[in-house]
Amino acid sequence: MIRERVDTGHSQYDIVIGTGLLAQIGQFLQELNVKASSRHLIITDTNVQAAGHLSPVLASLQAAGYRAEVFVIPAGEASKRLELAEQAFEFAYEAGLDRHSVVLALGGGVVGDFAGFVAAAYMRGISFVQLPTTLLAHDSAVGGKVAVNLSGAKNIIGAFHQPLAVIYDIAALQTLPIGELRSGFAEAIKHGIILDAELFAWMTEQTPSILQNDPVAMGELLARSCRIKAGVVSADEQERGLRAILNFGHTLGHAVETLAGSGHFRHGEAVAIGMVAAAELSVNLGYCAPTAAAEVEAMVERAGLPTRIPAHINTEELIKSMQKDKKASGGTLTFVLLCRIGEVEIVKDVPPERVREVIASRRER
Ligand SMILES: NC(=O)c1ccc[n+]([C@@H]2O[C@H](COP(=O)([O-])OP(=O)(O)OC[C@H]3O[C@@H](n4cnc5c(N)ncnc54)[C@H](O)[C@@H]3O)[C@@H](O)[C@H]2O)c1
Ligand SMILES: O=C(O)C(=O)C[C@@H](O)[C@H](O)[C@H](O)COP(=O)(O)O
Ligand SMILES: [Zn+2]
Repeated sequence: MIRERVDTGHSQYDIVIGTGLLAQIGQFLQELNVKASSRHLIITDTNVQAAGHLSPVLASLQAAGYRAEVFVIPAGEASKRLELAEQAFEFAYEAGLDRHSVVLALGGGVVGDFAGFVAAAYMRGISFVQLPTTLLAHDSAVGGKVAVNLSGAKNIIGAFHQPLAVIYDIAALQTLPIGELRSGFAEAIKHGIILDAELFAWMTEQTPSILQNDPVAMGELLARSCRIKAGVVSADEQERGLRAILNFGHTLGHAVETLAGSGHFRHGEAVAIGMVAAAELSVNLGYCAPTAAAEVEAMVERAGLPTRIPAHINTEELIKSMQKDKKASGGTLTFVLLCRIGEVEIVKDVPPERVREVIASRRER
């Protein structure tokens, strides 16, 4: 079992990574002093339930004397919306959840963001525990960004609400489809690019083992990638400065994800396109050598992720969407640019013309 600590100053918690942990959730809750006298709520999605990951959690809670209700959301990004959150609030209230209740987010980033948002708002905030079941969720489960979407924009309605713990059962990843594995790999690649050239080199070598879902490679990948995320969040919980580097690839990535249309790109796929474009922009603006951008593109291709922007997405719509990004102010464009593998810089006021050039160059051929 591996433990990493997040310490933001006012919030401290552990990320526990191991095998078979979903069957031990009851004991973890006891260690966290979660009260058995209150009712608790598991939020999961239809695929995670069908893959068999809910049953061990329920059995473990029951064995430890906990009573939990289950709220199942449809799998997919479309579930990150306010109307569904309202249904979850009603469900929680009817089930009698109180301020000592805990929400258990069992699933990938969609469940984590949604359930965390429900926990952040219910009775002005109750505790929640992240039980990640995707590779991508090494990123989403750590750091307390919880949110739902507006129809045309990602994560606009949300909060910073740190979990009580992140309990990561590597065995749960065994049922993950390859496309989801690749998508999650994109965020790990991002962590290497922004802060850890050695991790990036290791991922380059280990790509086949990672894509074969080898538990040893996966354990190391999760531990190293979570350590990077935990370090950044501990230093700057509310994105006053440094934390924005975690958004590398997301300025264009979020715009592409939203404008491509529902279900077209997974989050990590859109981020992959965004990372390659941000690297090209960095070369054009003189921030890095062409070899560094070529390394980013080669890694993204090795992971089997997309690198190009589909023809049906309009350039001006992309620019408009990026001007309303959470990192932007006053309608200007902010990008996280590459200096070299392992080092990035947050750059404000990037001229839209230079971004249009890169969009044109990164179009699907
Ligand atoms: N809060 C953050 O800091 C943060 C960071 C990165 C991404 N995100 C968000 O995370 C979301 C993407 O997360 P994701 O890629 O995990 O998506 P997801 O939660 O939709 O999971 C991907 C798919 O895999 C299925 N699934 C999950 N676990 C499974 C398992 N073990 N076996 C089989 N199927 C399983 C899900 O039902 C879904 O169909 C996006 O909404 C993104 O914006 C948030
Ligand atoms: O934790 C962060 O900070 C991140 O930026 C991680 C991103 O991978 C993630 O997609 C996050 O949800 C994006 O945040 P947003 O504030 O741009 O919505
Ligand atoms: Zn992301």
